[in-house]
Amino acid sequence: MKIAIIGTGNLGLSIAKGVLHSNGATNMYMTKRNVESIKEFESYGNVTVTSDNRIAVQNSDILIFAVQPSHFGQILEDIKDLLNEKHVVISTITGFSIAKMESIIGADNYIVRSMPNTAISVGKSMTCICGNEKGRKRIDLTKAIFNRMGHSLEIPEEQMQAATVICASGIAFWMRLIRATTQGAIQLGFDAKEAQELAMHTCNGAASLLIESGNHPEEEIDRVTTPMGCTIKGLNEMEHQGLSSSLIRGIVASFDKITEFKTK
Ligand SMILES: NC(=O)C1=CN([C@@H]2O[C@H](COP(=O)(O)OP(=O)(O)OC[C@H]3O[C@@H](n4cnc5c(N)ncnc54)[C@H](OP(=O)(O)O)[C@@H]3O)[C@@H](O)[C@H]2O)C=CC1
Ligand SMILES: O=C(O)[C@@H]1CCC=N1
Repeated sequence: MKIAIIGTGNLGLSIAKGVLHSNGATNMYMTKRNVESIKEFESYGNVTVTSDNRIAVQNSDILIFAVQPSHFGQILEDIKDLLNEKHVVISTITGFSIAKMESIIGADNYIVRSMPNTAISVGKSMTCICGNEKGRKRIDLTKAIFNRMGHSLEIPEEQMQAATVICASGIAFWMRLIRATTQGAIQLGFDAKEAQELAMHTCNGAASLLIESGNHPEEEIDRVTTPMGCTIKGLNEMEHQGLSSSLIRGIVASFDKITEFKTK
């Protein structure tokens, strides 16, 4: 598998690390305009770092674009003449539709949109994917690539905006919840390092419980909330303070922000 990461920034670097940790590529190109910050990756024998997207495209089959939305159109223009039957064009670009991509490079390309998150660097991404008519013939290949770095789900393109919020921005939402729990633990007497250790492993346990059991969260909550106990006291106080409502409102606000920059 010859992979190019076009735009090796926050997400692109996480994907590159995930590819390396999962041995997902025989050869990988990593590009950005200023390559200084990723030069170290050339120490991996099968990695080439370059600022030249065209060279990366010519020498790769799987093209994963992870640039900012405002840069993507021009980058596609710059490389479109190089695209051929061997290429799968995978975009992680928020709010950049398949139709918009087709208007630049044409519909006769294998186009896939993928929405991973930064946990991909440790093989734990939740990645949502969709494709154009030709791209749907490469969905299984795309799932195989991202399943080496976590879990993937094919969804209709109409749901990609919501998937961005839940799965990609979602990493930041869950990190804030872990941080808040950590701050609670510090208030109760743990030092910061231990407090975070308690918070993140408990979070990992809760998620693993649901993934392994297939149970509903409230089913698991009922197993913890002893009648008249401390858990239900805390849980109800959090809801009196608007915990669930504030999370839902934040998720919707995040979704609306994408709508805002999509229409620009
Ligand atoms: N961060 C996340 O968790 C997620 C991000 N996304 C999406 O991924 C995309 C990237 O986001 P993020 O990683 O946060 O942004 P960053 O700004 O961190 O990364 C974008 C990278 O693109 C590079 N770049 C800019 N222009 C070019 C160019 N012409 N050729 C090659 N590389 C270029 C920049 O480096 P330089 O300036 O050196 O060129 C930069 O490192 C966005 O569209 C975002 O919506 C999707 C899911 C999750
Ligand atoms: O915040 C953003 O716009 C990008 C998309 C999801 C995560 N980062």
